[in-house]
Amino acid sequence: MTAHAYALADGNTIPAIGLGTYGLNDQSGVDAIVSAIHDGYRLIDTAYNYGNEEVVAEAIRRADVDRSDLFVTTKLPGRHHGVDETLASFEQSRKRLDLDWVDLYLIHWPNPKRDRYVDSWRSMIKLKERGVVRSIGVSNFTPPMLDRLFAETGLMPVVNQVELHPYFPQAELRAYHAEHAIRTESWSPLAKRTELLAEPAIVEIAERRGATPAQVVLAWHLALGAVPIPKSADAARRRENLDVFDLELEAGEVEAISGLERGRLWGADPDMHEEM
Ligand SMILES: NC(=O)C1=CN([C@@H]2O[C@H](COP(=O)(O)OP(=O)(O)OC[C@H]3O[C@@H](n4cnc5c(N)ncnc54)[C@H](OP(=O)(O)O)[C@@H]3O)[C@@H](O)[C@H]2O)C=CC1
Ligand SMILES: O=C(O)C(=O)[C@@H](O)[C@H](O)C(=O)CO
Repeated sequence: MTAHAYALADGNTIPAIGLGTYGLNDQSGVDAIVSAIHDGYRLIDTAYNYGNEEVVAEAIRRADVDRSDLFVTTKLPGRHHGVDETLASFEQSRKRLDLDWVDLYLIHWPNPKRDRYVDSWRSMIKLKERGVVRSIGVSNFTPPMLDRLFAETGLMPVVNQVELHPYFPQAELRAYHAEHAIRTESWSPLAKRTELLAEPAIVEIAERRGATPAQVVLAWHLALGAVPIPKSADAARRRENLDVFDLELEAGEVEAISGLERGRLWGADPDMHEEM
């Protein structure tokens, strides 16, 4: 059986799969996240920019599970890059989340033209030292950006959350992560339910294994050692997405799925895309 959690380089533990929450808002969002937690999701992925940190907070209160059993991630928006701005932004996120600590805090996008992500990283190191953040990482960073963080601060992120799905398997970036003890987290792991789930290569494996196409794609992420964070507003699909640990793909199946590579879903090249 595939591991249900991984050790991070800083000694903390991250669940092997999580719940994406982009678009889970209002009361229906609260209900969805509560039911996800009751069904066994432990990693909840939000961001300042999703505008739903209070929705996540309400769901955590209502789910009534031990706080230390949950792994809550939020992210610093581009417009708050900078030493003081990062500390202030984090405090707003923490208050909205109504938490004593956040398990994983990520720089959402590097915004290289602004060039202030190293300042933010220094503040994130301070937040970790203060204990209000357990693990610090980044999202959408390239190897040269990661090298720079390490060269200027002496500390590597323990997670890089990046676009990753069978259309964009990111082999080179994952190899870099493996060399530097960075855990890969996969955003849009189902490629936002485009035609991916109807790809013959995936449907064929699903039929042979008695699984759904989404389960096959999520098992592929697990086989790569990446942490997928699928989002679903539907309870049955959320349960389906969590029920993947018994589906261990063979090397040939992993290879066939990786063979669907064709590129990014949209223009989210971190060297070019600036998101505030
Ligand atoms: N760091 C970053 O820059 C980014 C981070 N993210 C994070 O990643 C998360 C996931 O990415 P997201 O873009 O939402 O895309 P996903 O790849 O998770 O796809 C979500 C879509 O797939 C559908 N879906 C979910 N499960 C199934 C299933 N079992 N069968 C069929 N369809 C299914 C959902 O529909 P339905 O809801 O109707 O089930 C929804 O339309 C986000 O919510 C966010 O937390 C996303 C983008 C960028
Ligand atoms: O969802 C996120 O975390 C983002 O960073 C957004 O860029 C998101 O992918 C989006 O808005 C896509 O249109």
